[in-house]
Amino acid sequence: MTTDNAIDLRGLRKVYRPAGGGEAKTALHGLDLTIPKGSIFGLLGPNGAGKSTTINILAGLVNKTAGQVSIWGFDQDVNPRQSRASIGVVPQELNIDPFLSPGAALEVQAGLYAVPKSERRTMEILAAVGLADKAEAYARTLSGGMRRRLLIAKALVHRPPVLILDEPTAGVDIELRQMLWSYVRELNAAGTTIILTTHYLEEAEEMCDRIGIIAEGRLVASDEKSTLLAQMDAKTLVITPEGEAALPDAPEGIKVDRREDGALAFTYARSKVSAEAVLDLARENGIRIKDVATEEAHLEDVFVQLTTRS
Ligand SMILES: Nc1ncnc2c1ncn2[C@@H]1O[C@H](COP(=O)(O)OP(=O)(O)OP(=O)(O)O)[C@@H](O)[C@H]1O
Repeated sequence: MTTDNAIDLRGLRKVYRPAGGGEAKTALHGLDLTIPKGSIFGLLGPNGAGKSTTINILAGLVNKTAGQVSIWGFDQDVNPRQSRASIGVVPQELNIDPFLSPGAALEVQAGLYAVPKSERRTMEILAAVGLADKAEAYARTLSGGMRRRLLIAKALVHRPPVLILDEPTAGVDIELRQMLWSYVRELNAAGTTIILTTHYLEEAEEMCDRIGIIAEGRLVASDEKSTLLAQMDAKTLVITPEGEAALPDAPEGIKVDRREDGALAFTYARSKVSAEAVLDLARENGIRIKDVATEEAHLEDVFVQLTTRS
């Protein structure tokens, strides 16, 4: 089957039903999501939005309640083996087997994916993640950063065309982060589609070419980064005027509202309008500035905005 999408999710639903018969929890409400081949896709969302659920369904660790999951053109229900073989997942937790050296861990993983001995490339992968000299090391001697790299190596043994990294830089120092990202970029340049979840907007901004936002189990946005960031860079400059001030006619690109306390709120796109232009507008309209404050848009605000709009 050929398709331009690495991932295709249609009407994906997940309802968690506690074993004891407690209240059922709907984590995904019919999610539709496509991720084009070759992209570095950032899956963002507030806590509890459903990111882990989505990734765990892709990884085959959680069973969906309803919907279609297609990975690299393979329907998870029709071709479970091929769809699983098309994806590698780097989990959030730094769990590694304490009794296996990195080399042995990769061999075991290759065995799990039925990679024939002649096609294994344990040393090549270890070298790629900077662990060549640790191939025979005791697992317990590996630092946190080395463990993270070992987990990436494990996710790559079966050469999956899609690699998912779940919160890869949580608790990771800057140096490792840089190394991780440059390696992820290399993989992507060599053709691997990358999907990552992160809580850090700056990280998504730096790394991803496309971004999907999930809120409360629904996709509220999925677009090219540049398109989304244009919405995300709304900034508000709040001017408290000296005495009474009329609401000025705002030029295109600036929106003016009067707050309850009499302050004037100028909302604009930071990438297009300068704060200077906003202050000029106030002065031109004879507004004498008693106090001024700025309010940045947070990803959280964008979620709210997008959720209420949809
Ligand atoms: N095993 C489970 N049983 C019951 N409810 C669950 C289970 N796993 C997740 N949930 C619930 O499903 C919803 C989505 O959770 P999920 O972990 O997918 O969100 P998330 O976006 O990954 O959040 P975070 O950023 O905190 O990891 C949450 O309300 C969560 O409490």
